[in-house]
Amino acid sequence: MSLAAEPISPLLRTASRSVQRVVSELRRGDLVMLQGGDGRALLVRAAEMADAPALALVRQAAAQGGGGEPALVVTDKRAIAAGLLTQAVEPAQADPMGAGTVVIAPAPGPSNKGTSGQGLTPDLVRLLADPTRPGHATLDITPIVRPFPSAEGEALLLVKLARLLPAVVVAEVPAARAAEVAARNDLLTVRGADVQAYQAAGESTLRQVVEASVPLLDAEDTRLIAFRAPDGGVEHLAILIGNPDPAQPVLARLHSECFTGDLLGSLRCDCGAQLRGAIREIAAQGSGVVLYLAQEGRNIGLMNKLRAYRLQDAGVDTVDANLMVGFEADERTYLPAATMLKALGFHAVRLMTNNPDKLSQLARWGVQVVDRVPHIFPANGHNIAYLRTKAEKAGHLL
Ligand SMILES: Nc1nc2c(ncn2[C@@H]2O[C@H](COP(=O)(O)OP(=O)(O)OP(=O)(O)O)[C@@H](O)[C@H]2O)c(=O)[nH]1
Ligand SMILES: [Zn+2]
Repeated sequence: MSLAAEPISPLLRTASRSVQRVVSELRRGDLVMLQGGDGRALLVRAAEMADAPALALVRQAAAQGGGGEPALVVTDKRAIAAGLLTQAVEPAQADPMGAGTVVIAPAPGPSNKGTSGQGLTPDLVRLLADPTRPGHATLDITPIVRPFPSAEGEALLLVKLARLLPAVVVAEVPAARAAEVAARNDLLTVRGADVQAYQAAGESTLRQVVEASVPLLDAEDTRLIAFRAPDGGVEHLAILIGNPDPAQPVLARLHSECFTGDLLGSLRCDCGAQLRGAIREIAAQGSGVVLYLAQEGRNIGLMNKLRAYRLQDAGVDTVDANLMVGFEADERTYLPAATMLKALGFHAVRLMTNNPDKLSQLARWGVQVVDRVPHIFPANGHNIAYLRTKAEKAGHLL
C-alpha cells in the first residue's frame, strides 16, 4: 500500500511556491504586491492586521508609485452583513468557491458620512471587516462589485488560504510601476494567475510521508498514514483500521478536523461523538478507514470558527454565522479525501455520513460511493440548534 509521489507539474510547483510565500507574508501582517490576472497591480495587506502604521505604509508605498488611496475588499456575504450590499453577487461573477468581491473605497474628503473624511481608517477597516466588533456602518459609499477574476478577488483568495479574516486592504498602483514599488519596499510579488492555478489544483497532489502503528482504545489494530501536499501545505491523516480489502467497497468516514469537538469534547457540535463513533463502528465491522481532514471549521480555520461561535452566541445560526464572517456556509472540497482514498487503493466506499455534499463530491472526484451509512448521534442540550440547522439549511440527512 505504498504510494509513489504524485507528479506535480513545474507550473503548479512555481505557483504554489510563490503563493505559499505570500500567504506567509500576509499572516505576518506584511504588505505584498499582486500582479492581477486582469492586468492590474495591487498592494495587498490583510485587513485583520491593518492598524494605523500598517495603513500609513500602504499609503506611502502606493504614493511612491503614483498609485491610489487604500480601499477595503470584502466578500459579498460580508458586505451584506455589514449593510453595504443588498444581494449576493451573481454566480457568473463570483470566484470558483462562490464568493463575490466587493470593494469599499472611501475617498478622503468631507462628503463621506461615517468616514471622518480621512479615507480608509483602522476603525473603518475593523468595523467593516470584523463581524465580532460591535457597531454599525452607515456610510455614504457605493460599494464596487468586481466580477471574478479580478485582482481584488485573487487578493481575497490569498487571505482565505492564510486562514485570516476574508478581507484585505488594497491600493492600486500603475502596473508599469509595480516592480519598482515592490523592489523599493522589499515586497514579495505574486501573480494572480498563480493564485488561481493554485486554488484550482493545490490539493490534487498529496504525498504519503509516514506510516505508523497507533493502537487506539476502541480499535487496537490501527495504523496512521500521514499525507502532505508537495507545497508544504496542510497535512491530512488516514486512520486505517484492520486490513480493508481494496477489491471490496471499504467502510469509510471523511471527518473534518474539529479541535473543539475532537480534542476538548465540546458539546457545541457532534464531531467528537462522530469521530469516536466511526472508529468504534469500523473496528466492530472488522476494517475500514477514517480520513482525518485538516479542514477545521468547515475549512475556515479555528480562529474564524471561534468568530462564528461568537455570532452564534448572539442568536445567529451556524450557516449565517459563516456568511457574516465573510465565508461561504461550507468552504470544504473533498478532493484531498478522494486523492487519499485512491492513493490507498480504495476506489469504492460505503460512506458513513449524513452530508450529501460528501457523497456527490467523492463521486465527482472519481471515488464510487456504493452505499451511505447514516452517522447520527444523540443531541445534547448545546448542539440541538446546530444539528437542526444542518438538516434544514445544509441538507443533512438526519
Ligand atoms: N464554521 C463552523 N464550523 C463548524 C461549526 N461547528 C462545527 N464545525 C465544523 O464542521 C465540521 C464538521 O465536520 P464533519 O462532521 O466531518 O462534517 P458534516 O458536514 O457534519 O457531515 P457528516 O458528519 O459527515 O454528516 C468540522 O470541521 C467542525 O470544526 C460551526 O458552528 N461553524
Ligand atoms: Zn465540531
